[in-house]
Amino acid sequence: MISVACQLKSSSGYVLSMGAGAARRHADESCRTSVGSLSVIKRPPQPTIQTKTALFGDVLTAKHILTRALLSRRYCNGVHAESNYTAASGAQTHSPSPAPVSASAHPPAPAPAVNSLQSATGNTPVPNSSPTPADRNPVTNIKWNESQVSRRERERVLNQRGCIVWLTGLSGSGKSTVAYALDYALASRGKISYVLDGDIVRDGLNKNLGFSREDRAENIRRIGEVAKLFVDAGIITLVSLISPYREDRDRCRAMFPAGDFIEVYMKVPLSVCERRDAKGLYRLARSGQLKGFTGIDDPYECPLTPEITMEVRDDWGTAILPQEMAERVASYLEERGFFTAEGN
Ligand SMILES: Nc1ncnc2c1ncn2[C@@H]1O[C@H](COP(=O)(O)OS(=O)(=O)O)[C@@H](OP(=O)(O)O)[C@H]1O
Ligand SMILES: Nc1ncnc2c1ncn2[C@@H]1O[C@H](COP(=O)(O)OP(=O)(O)O)[C@@H](O)[C@H]1O
Repeated sequence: MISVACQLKSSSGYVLSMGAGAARRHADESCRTSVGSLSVIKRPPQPTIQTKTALFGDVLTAKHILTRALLSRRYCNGVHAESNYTAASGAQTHSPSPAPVSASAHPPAPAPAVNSLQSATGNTPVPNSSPTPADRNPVTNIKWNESQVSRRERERVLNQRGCIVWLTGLSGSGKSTVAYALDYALASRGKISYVLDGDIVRDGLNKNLGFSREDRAENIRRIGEVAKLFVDAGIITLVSLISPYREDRDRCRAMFPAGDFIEVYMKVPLSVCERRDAKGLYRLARSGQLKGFTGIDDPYECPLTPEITMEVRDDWGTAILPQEMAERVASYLEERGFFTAEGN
């Protein structure tokens, strides 16, 4: 694999000293070689994956490669002097014969606060929303490393805007069904989403949590934090959780810019959910074998001003299918510009 930093080490300003055309050709070659090593490109035809591959190909233009080269060069004075920045993986790899590194080498200088990819592309720089090194937590001494790829850059790659669709409602109200129908509807439009479902997350990340007030709050807090990372990655993140307490939901809402948190209230009467009883839990709760079940002997606080309210029947009394509910949310997202990188 050709490494951009290798080319730079041969003489300072090597790439810059080339004519623009030569530099572009040179970078294009690096790009092609590096991108060609990505296994995803070799996959058999899959419409969505192919679209994404093409997008990645577009994004890794010569300008971007050059920008990365410049950033790598910046680091050549410190501990990264012997590191090669591989354009395709973005990973740091060590060269076979590393240059001597000072024992007191410090981490590389912080990346510029304004995303350099955007500067290089001539677009208006957008501040990277990631915390800067100044955000070191004085208590835990944990410090964030700052990505050189901002949320905006990722959104350009995906041609969409990240956001969170938060489905809340009683057990059996259709949260998971609608979330997965929406996931499918979005994929059909070439948009990347991901479902964070209560049952699934509780089977892994949150398997140590039960259904006490505190555990539900912690469940929601963690999923909110995970969702925040997904949104930062540009993904349309679909959360399906009972999330029965307004305070917990609103705390998550407050973690996102206005407009990026879309609360969908599954306004399905308890009687309907209980009649569905897809998991048999209402029956257990009614018989007293399951304690603290939401809607039976545990509270559910409905949203006061949700962005979207889903009811089981429309104004004419016709039952609404989950796919129709999903389409309604998809239309909402499209109208608000989440299906393009630039938005409305
Ligand atoms: N006591 C009690 N109350 C409510 N729900 C219970 C309970 N015990 C188990 N389950 C099952 O757990 C699923 C809800 O998990 P959530 O993570 O969405 O709950 S919460 O948001 O933390 O309240 C929920 O899934 P859904 O039916 O999909 O909502 C139930 O299957
Ligand atoms: N719009 C709908 N109309 C009729 N039945 C539905 C609808 N949405 C979901 N269901 C059914 O209701 C049951 C519970 O749905 P589910 O998505 O598991 O709810 P939740 O995730 O809120 O617990 C399932 O059997 C599902 O097929």
